[in-house]
Order: sequence, then structure tokens, then C-alpha cells
Amino acid sequence: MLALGVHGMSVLTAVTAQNSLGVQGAWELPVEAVRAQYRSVVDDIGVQAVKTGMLSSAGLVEAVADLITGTDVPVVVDPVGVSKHGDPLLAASALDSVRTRLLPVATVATPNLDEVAQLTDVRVDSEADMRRAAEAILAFGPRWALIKGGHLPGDAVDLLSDGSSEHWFRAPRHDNRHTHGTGCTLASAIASELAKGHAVPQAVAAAKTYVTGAITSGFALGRGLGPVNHAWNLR
Ligand SMILES: Nc1ncnc2c1ncn2[C@@H]1O[C@H](COP(=O)(O)OP(=O)(O)O)[C@@H](O)[C@H]1O
Ligand SMILES: Cc1ncc(COP(=O)(O)OP(=O)(O)O)c(N)n1
Repeated sequence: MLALGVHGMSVLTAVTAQNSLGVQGAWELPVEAVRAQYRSVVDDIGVQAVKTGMLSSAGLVEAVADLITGTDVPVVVDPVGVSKHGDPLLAASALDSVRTRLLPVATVATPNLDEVAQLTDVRVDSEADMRRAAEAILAFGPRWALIKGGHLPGDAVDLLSDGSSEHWFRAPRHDNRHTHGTGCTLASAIASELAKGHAVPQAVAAAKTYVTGAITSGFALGRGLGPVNHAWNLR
């Protein structure tokens, strides 16, 4: 967010122990602590956009949905389900709350293909299937669905749709295994661009350029999948 010229503020929902090899542990914060953090940043400092990430349980999904329902700023919902290493970050019992409480308040929902499979009955094996995925996600109520095709072979292709218009974002697949945090980075970049007042297609275009640069210059920290390079555009 800083690299894109905005000031990011956090509301922690869970603490994870994780590194380039995987997620070794996760502990949820109490709902009260989440509510209090949200009130602290929103009531005093104010926000121009909201982005959600790991929410862990139905209780936290519903608490966050309650907090952001009715907000007049854009909301990016990254329906985080599973980490890059396959570690669960959302309980199966929380999926219905994501579908019925969180997605309806999203300006943009940004599922990857595993999250599409968790939330809908659509399986995406090709770019053509991404249209069906967008329709299935839009049926839950977000204004826009961004289906991330990072897990398909070939070019890194994402589809943005609001049901009546569609925008394809394509970048060459970069053969760099240091991709820890790609989805979170993309969603945060979209929220940053929306906070600056850009429309959704322009925000996603700028965010795609940013995440592609961050992946291209991702670096080898740790023994597994290192992080993307958030400062690539500042150096
Ligand atoms: N190897 C890669 N090269 C270029 N872009 C990629 C690569 N892997 C993922 N992307 C892009 O990174 C963004 C995040 O996608 P993805 O990795 O599918 O999300 P997630 O981290 O949620 O699984 C998307 O824009 C996707 O197209
Ligand atoms: C705390 C936390 N939230 C989300 C993720 C998943 O991040 P994402 O960018 O979707 O993919 P990874 O590359 O990070 O697996 C996470 N790992 N931890």
C-alpha cells in the first residue's frame, strides 16, 4: 500500500506462524478485539477503502461483515481459503457465511481458482471456464468478480466481470517460485487504487501491473517459496 502511495492500516483477525515453507500455526483473535481495532482506525483516522483477508472462522467472517455492511467506501473481499502451501486459513464451516454475508457487501471479490472451487460448483481448467466462475461468484452479490488465473498453466490471466462487461488482464507467467503473497498483494493493490478514487477496471489494471512487477523481482528468502518484492517500483 505504501509502495502505491497510500497509508495502510490493519485490523488483525488472526496471528499466524508462517514462513517460506508453510503455515506452522494459526490463532484467531477474539471478535471483540477485531471490532475494537476496526473502530479505532475508522472512527478517528477514517478510510477510503477496505480490504479483507484471512478471516479463519464463521464468527470472524460475520463480525467483519457486520462492521463493513453499509460502509460508503469500496470493499475488496479476498476470500482467503488456503495458503500457497495448502494450509487451511478458513474453516469449512465458514464458507456459507462468506457466501451469504461477506460477498454481498463486496465491491470486488478476488477468488483464486481453489477459492472458486470452495465457494461454487465451478471447476476452472481453462480460460473459458473463468467466465462461468465469474457468473457463479457474482450470483452471491459482489458488484465485480476478479477471477485470478494464477494457478492455470500458461500466461497469468485474470478475468474481471460485473456481469455486463468483462476485462481480461494478461501477463507473461514469470518462472519465479518466490510467489508467497501474490493474492494478498493484488487485493491490497486494488484497494489502494480504489482509495485513490480510480474506477474498478482501472484499479485492477494498475494492481495487475504492480503485482506482476513484484512477482518478477520476488526474492529467495528462506528455504521454500520466498516473498514477492513489494518495493520493486521504489528502487
Ligand atoms: N508465476 C506468475 N507470473 C506472473 N503472474 C502470476 C504468477 N502467479 C500468479 N500470478 C498473478 O498473481 C496474481 C495472484 O494470483 P494467484 O497466485 O492465483 O492468487 P493467490 O495467491 O490468491 O493464489 C494474479 O494476478 C495472477 O495472475
Ligand atoms: C495471514 C495470511 N493471509 C493470507 C494468506 C494467503 O495469501 P495469498 O497471497 O493468497 O497466497 P500465499 O501465496 O500467501 O499462500 C496467507 N498465507 N497468510
